[in-house]
Amino acid sequence: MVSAAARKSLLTVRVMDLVTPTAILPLLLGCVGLFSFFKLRQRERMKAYVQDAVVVITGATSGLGRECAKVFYAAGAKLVLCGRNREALEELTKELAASQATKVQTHTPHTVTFDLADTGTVVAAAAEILQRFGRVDVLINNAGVSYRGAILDTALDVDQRVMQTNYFGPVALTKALLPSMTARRRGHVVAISSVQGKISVPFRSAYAASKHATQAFFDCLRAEMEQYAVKVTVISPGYIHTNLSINAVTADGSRYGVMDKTTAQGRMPVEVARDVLAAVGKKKEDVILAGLLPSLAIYLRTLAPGLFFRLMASRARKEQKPKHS
Ligand SMILES: NC(=O)C1=CN([C@@H]2O[C@H](COP(=O)(O)OP(=O)(O)OC[C@H]3O[C@@H](n4cnc5c(N)ncnc54)[C@H](OP(=O)(O)O)[C@@H]3O)[C@@H](O)[C@H]2O)C=CC1
Ligand SMILES: CCCCCCCCCCCCCCCC(=O)OCC(=O)COP(=O)(O)O
Repeated sequence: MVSAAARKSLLTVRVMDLVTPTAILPLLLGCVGLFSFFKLRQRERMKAYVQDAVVVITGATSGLGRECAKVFYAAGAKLVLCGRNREALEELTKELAASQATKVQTHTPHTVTFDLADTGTVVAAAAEILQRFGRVDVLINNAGVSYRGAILDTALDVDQRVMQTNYFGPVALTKALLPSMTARRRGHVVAISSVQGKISVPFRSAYAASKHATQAFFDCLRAEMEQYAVKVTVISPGYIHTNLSINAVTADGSRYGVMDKTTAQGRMPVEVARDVLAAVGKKKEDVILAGLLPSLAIYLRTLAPGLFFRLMASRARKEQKPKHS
């Protein structure tokens, strides 16, 4: 004698036997199809966003900025390449023109030279860009300088120089271009910050301070620009294999001139540039492009600040320059 409950469960098993193999495959295929469709649509939208867009890149003469120039050029952007070194910008322009043709229509870049530490030249450069193109679709504030030194040894004018290049310069350029964006209710401002905009490590005071200020300013800007449909993206990379450490300023204002091991072992700038293009295309708000340890350090700073500070103090003791040991 089979009970009613047993009969019911037997029936359920038989029905499941029939339904499972026949329904799961189409369901799975449907999901994959839907996922592929959305991915494809997102890629098309990303392409359209950059194609023919006027994209201003600061610090295009070297490292990440140079690679950003290459990936945005290949994506069909109308580039405005900025830096202090005119020859380096012209050389890059030639290199881009000679690069292999992509499927999209490319445009000959325009170059503008100015020093971010000289606000007058920054404002003049913004006016020149607007006069020539009438608009800026994407501004990538990439240029920057790092620093190595102990606070006790560092002259105030070194702090001011780093702050001027990494913070006040980009702020001045952004402010000069912003009204043209709000008027069109269109535009995108990108700030290349650093993991050091989220955590501070010893002997990087001026650099970390400038990047924390960058994060704060552009976070405020994002909120204020929402009503004008102007997007703001802050990107915080970890170490990248560039000339950043070589070009860093030291406590007395001289050039550090050394390729640090951490920099040499950093990510390839072309990979980071591709991530920057993707972040812009996806209109991301805040992106951390770093490995596990720096990412964990960011969480540790928020969740267990005491422990983080002890770790940094121990690091400072170990790295202490002989002068103050
Ligand atoms: N490399 C790394 O490990 C990391 C870098 N970053 C950030 O990435 C950005 C790019 O740096 P990266 O490519 O690594 O370093 P590089 O030293 O290779 O490039 C720095 C660029 O900034 C420009 N620049 C520096 N000072 C000025 C100035 N006063 N006025 C105008 N342009 C200036 C330089 O142009 P020129 O000297 O020719 O005028 C150069 O093109 C920086 O903001 C940096 O903080 C963030 C995280 C990690
Ligand atoms: C739960 C376990 C957590 C373990 C956390 C341990 C803390 C380890 C400290 C890691 C510090 C990472 C610093 C990363 C710095 C960085 O990526 O900076 C990027 C730059 O901008 C590089 O500039 P620089 O001039 O300093 O070369």
